[in-house]
Parts: sequence; C-alpha cells; structure tokens
Amino acid sequence: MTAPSPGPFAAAFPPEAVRRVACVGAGVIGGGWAAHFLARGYDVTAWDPAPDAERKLRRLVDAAWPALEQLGLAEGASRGRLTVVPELRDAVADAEFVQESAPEKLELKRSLLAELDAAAPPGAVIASSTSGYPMTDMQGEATDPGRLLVGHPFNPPYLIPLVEVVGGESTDPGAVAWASRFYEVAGKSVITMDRELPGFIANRLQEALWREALHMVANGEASVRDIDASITEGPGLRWAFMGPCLTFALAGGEGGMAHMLDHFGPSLKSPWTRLEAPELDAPLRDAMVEGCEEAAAGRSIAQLVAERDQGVIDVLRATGRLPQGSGGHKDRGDATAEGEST
Ligand SMILES: NC(=O)C1=CN([C@@H]2O[C@H](COP(=O)(O)OP(=O)(O)OC[C@H]3O[C@@H](n4cnc5c(N)ncnc54)[C@H](O)[C@@H]3O)[C@@H](O)[C@H]2O)C=CC1
Ligand SMILES: C[N+](C)(C)CC(=O)CC(=O)[O-]
Repeated sequence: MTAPSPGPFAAAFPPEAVRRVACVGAGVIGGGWAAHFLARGYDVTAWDPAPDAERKLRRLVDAAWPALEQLGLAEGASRGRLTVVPELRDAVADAEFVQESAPEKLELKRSLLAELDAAAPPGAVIASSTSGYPMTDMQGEATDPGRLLVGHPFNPPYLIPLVEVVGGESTDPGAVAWASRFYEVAGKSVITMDRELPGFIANRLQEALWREALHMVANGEASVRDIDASITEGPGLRWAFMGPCLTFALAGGEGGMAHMLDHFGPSLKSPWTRLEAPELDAPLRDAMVEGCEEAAAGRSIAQLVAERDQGVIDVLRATGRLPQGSGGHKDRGDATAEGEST
C-alpha cells in the first residue's frame, strides 16, 4: 500500500510547552514511560485494553517511585497526575505528545497508529516504542503519517536515559526534530538517526551479542550464569561509561585504534562472528528459562527489578550522570514562558 503524502508538520506548540502526555499500552515499557513522565512533572493519561491494566500500571509506577525519588523528582511531580481511561480516544484527545507501547506485532501497530493519528490533536507527535520495526512499515494506514516516528526506549525507560529517534519515509523531518527536543526536555539522552536501520543502533549491537549467547546455550558451550558474568565482570563495567569503540582504542596502547586495528583487525575474519540466528526451539527456550531461574537464585522478578533499579542509579551516580531531576519541571516552565512569548 502506498502511504498518503504527508503535509508539512506544524507543531501545535514548542516541545518545552508540553504538559500532557498519553501512554498507549501500559505494560513493561508503557508503564515505565508513564513513571518517567510523571517523575518529570507531566500529566499522564494512559490507556491499555487489558482488564487489569490499571492495577498493574499503578503497581509498576509505585515500584519505580523510590528509584525516581532518589534521582530527584521534578517540581510538582506526582503519581496523582496519572489518569487511566477506559477509551483510547479519551487518552489522546487532549494529548500534546503520544507514546505508543503496544505489543510488538506489525499489523497491530499499523492499525493502532492510524487510530491514534485519527484521534490525537493536530500537531501532536505520535512516537512508537517499537524495538525494531521501521516506521515506514507502520505508518501506511495513517492520514497524517508525517507526525509518526519511532522513539525507542530502553528498559526501564524511567532509568535508562537513551531514546533512539528515527522517522520513516513519510515522516516529516520537522516532527523528528521536535521529538528529539521534546525527549531532551523530558530528561532523556537522545540519538537522532537520519535513516532507518534494522534494530536501530543499540538493538543491532545487542542482538549480535544475544545471538551468540543463545548459540552458546543451545550448544551447551556456556551456562546462562557464565554468559551474564562474562559481561557484568568484564566488558559491561567499561561499557557503562565508555563505548566499545573507544574502549578498543585503548586496547592498542599508545598506538590507539590504529595499532589496535593493525594488531587485532585480521582476527575479525575468524569464523566466530558468522553465525545465523539459532532456531528458538523448545529445548533452547527451556534451557534459557531454566538458566535464568538458576541465575536468579530464588530472587523474585520484583526483587530483581529493585536490584536492577538500584544498580542503574549507582552506576549513573558513580559516572556523574544523574539527571537534573529536581530542575526538570522548573526548566520546562521557564522554557514554556519563552516559547509562549514568541
Ligand atoms: N520490554 C522491553 O524491554 C522493551 C520493549 N520495547 C517495545 O515496547 C513495546 C511494548 O513492549 P512491552 O511493554 O515489553 O510489552 P508488554 O507485553 O509488557 O505490554 C504491552 C501492553 O500493550 C497492551 N495492549 C495489547 N493490545 C493493545 C492495543 N491494541 N493497543 C494498546 N495496547 C495494547 C497489553 O495489554 C500490554 O499491557 C513493544 O513495541 C516493544 O518492542 C522497547 C524497548 C524495550
Ligand atoms: C528485548 N528488547 C529487544 C525488547 C530490548 C530493547 O528493545 C531495548 C532494551 O531495553 O534493551
């Protein structure tokens, strides 16, 4: 199907003036986004078709709140600013920004994004949390595909700063620029991509590692516990503050990346990087589930979430990257005044 031609994106207001955000889909990621936006002082309206969605969402936000308090809440931030509504159109009718976090099913996303486009106010950007679908494949049924784009978060969105922003073929570049600025104002660390790549940047990298991990488990070559330790006790410590490229530049000593490539570059031709994704069959699924249960060593998911949240906060603190939480709302207020006066 050919996408309708987009009109030029005309934002209804500057990114700094946004006050009301809609979260559509309120599971792990939609709930995490809701917690993040609440902590930043926004009004959040959520919609999710599951019968017990509101209870689960409020439980997720409550569980996240102590971590968010440690980071520093924005002025006026409150869990009382969360509203859960029974109708999708009511969630987005007054939204100034929409974050879609529905299940990762292409057809569902295509029709949901068209529905959101029909119900959201003109000039409001609609972002999908998809972890891999290109927006080009999802925006075809919308009347105004120019305002649809990907805003790919990392779990949990209330603690991991990164959002990858990328439009599709019919997305207006103005909407991409608007969304990148909005996420920054909302306290995120943004990578704006100028083209669609399968898996964006971070998931492309993560999937390469994940594919190799699954092969090692499938072949009985390494346990889940050893695979996890190989990262947390090894490269993961470096990656929290220095990416894989600069880290490897240091592997070249005084000679930096040039010596590193001359010395170790030929090993890139070794067969270890040539595997296709393994078949995710029942034995591999079972081995992964059992391996993770063993690695969890009796800790519940809720305990692991709390442990992860504290770990991320400690790393952010240790590397001097605690967000400017306490100033968030005030900053947005100041910027709003600026935006309104122009
Ligand atoms: N789980 C993760 O680590 C990450 C997931 N994502 C992306 O976020 C999105 C959501 O994933 P999760 O939160 O993990 O899934 P989830 O299964 O935890 O939550 C999905 C929610 O969507 C609701 N839902 C079902 N049908 C819906 C519809 N038609 N409209 C709106 N909501 C609907 C479900 O009731 C559920 O609460 C996916 O696109 C996924 O790829 C992105 C980054 C990380
Ligand atoms: C597992 N996942 C592919 C959905 C993960 C992501 O998309 C990002 C993350 O949180 O690592």
